[in-house]
Order: sequence, then C-alpha cells, then structure tokens
Amino acid sequence: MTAILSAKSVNVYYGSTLAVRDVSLDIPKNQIVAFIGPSGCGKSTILRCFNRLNDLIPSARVEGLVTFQGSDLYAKVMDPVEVRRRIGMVFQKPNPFPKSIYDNIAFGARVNGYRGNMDELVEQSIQQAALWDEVKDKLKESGLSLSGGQQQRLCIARAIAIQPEIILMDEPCSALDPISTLRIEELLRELKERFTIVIVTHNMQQASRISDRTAFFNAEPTPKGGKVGYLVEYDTTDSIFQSPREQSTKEYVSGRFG
Ligand SMILES: Nc1ncnc2c1ncn2[C@@H]1O[C@H](COP(=O)(O)OP(=O)(O)OP(=O)(O)O)[C@@H](O)[C@H]1O
Repeated sequence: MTAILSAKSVNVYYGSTLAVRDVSLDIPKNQIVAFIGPSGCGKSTILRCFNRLNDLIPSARVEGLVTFQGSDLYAKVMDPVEVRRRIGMVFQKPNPFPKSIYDNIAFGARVNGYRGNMDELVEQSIQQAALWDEVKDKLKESGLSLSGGQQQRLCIARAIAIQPEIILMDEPCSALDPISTLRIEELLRELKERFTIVIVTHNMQQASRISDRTAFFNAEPTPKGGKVGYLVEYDTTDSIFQSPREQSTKEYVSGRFG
C-alpha cells in the first residue's frame, strides 16, 4: 500500500487544551478513507491537519509529523498555499462564490495560474462532478441559483479544476437531501480513480457504502473535566463494520452511542 498522506503521533491543541492526541494513520493513494465517530472527537481537526487549514486558526497548534508523498507537510520550505492547491477541501455547507457557474470554476484556476483552454477546463471539471447536463445551458447564471446538491457538486467541480491530488471532505452531504447525497456518493466512487479522498461523515451507512478504509475516533474525559479525542481503530471498512477489534467501535457502528 502506498501512503500518499500520513500522520505520525499527531497531537492538536487549541490554546493550551489538547483536543486530539496521538493520531497515527496512513491514507492510501486512490482510496476513500472515512473518519467516523461521535461529535467533538476531533475528526475535522485531524482532517484540517492534512492541508494545513489549522494554520488559519490562531489558537491551533499541531505536534507530530504529517507527511504528504513522504515530505513533511509542515516543513519551512512547504508553501501552505501550494499545499492547499494539491490537497483540496470541500466543506459541509456548499459555499459557491457569488459568481457565475463558469467563474466558480475559472476563478480558482486563474488564481493558480492556469494557462490552458479555460472553456475546456470548465466543461471537464463540471462533467467530472456529474453536473454538466444540469448547467451547460446556464453557465452565466449565479452559482447561488443552483439547488443545495447542485451547489455541492459545483464546489466539487471547483476543487477538481485546480487539479489536486487529494480531496478532503468535511461532511459534504450533511446539508443535502437523500437523492443529492446518493448522487455525491456515486460521484465519489468515480473520482477515486483519479483522486484520493478523505471524508468525515456522521452517516455510518455512507461510510460503509463508499469507503475502502474507516477510522473510528472517540473522545475520553480528561482529569480537568474536558475531553480529548483519539483514534480508536483504523482498518478496512469491512473489518470496522463487521469485525471490529474494539468494543467501543462495535457499539458505535451498531448505533449504540454517538
Ligand atoms: N477553532 C476551535 N477553537 C477551539 N476549540 C476547537 C476549535 N475547533 C474545534 N475545537 C475543539 O476541538 C475538539 C474537536 O473538535 P472537532 O470539530 O475536530 O470534532 P469533530 O469530531 O469533527 O466534531 P463534529 O462531528 O461535531 O464536527 C472539540 O472539543 C472542539 O470543541
């Protein structure tokens, strides 16, 4: 297995509070990895470590080693903007720019110095996000005029257009209806041919439907009365759902807590 991303003994603090402790895991190339676990156990915090988005939270501090294709993601020579170009992110709430559908795609590409044929890039990216037939006749209309599910596919198209190697997704379907959710799930299965995907989801059926590997996080109380997140178990999705090693994983995936 070739790990494209890897975390080794990662701790994340917000101010002086340790939010997630000692996370080590490898993300294999061209697979879908799901992060599951109860609220507040640090799934989004760890996801943000993978493209240095925590850098933008002043109180956040990351300890340990995160590597991307074997190189330290936090090394001084790494440009965080370039890191985020190569490791894209799609958020929970669809957040198209208040611009035309066309410009939602073209804007980021232009900023990143894309010099090829823009019309082609826009069409290809929207095609890959399985949105083309719905928008091809209205590329000049605002991205905000689309439905929530379409907006999320537009955001995926925008992420793809920058040609990242990895796409991180933080609960990308939680604001969507079941049909839009299934469309996105189908899309993710196609996208993994070309990209590596790490997805945070509260929806266990979704994790079991789409992911190759699953990481189960949990949180435990600290002596000071707070709680700290940690990685309980990380394995193939079949193992996590059908024969987990840990009792807490078994209880969580069978819906007994969380
Ligand atoms: N910007 C922040 N500033 C301070 N504390 C934060 C910040 N973001 C997250 N935390 C804290 O870090 C811990 C982990 O939060 P995180 O959002 O990563 O968990 P999560 O598992 O993704 O939760 P959810 O499933 O509810 O999204 C929580 O205790 C949370 O309060």
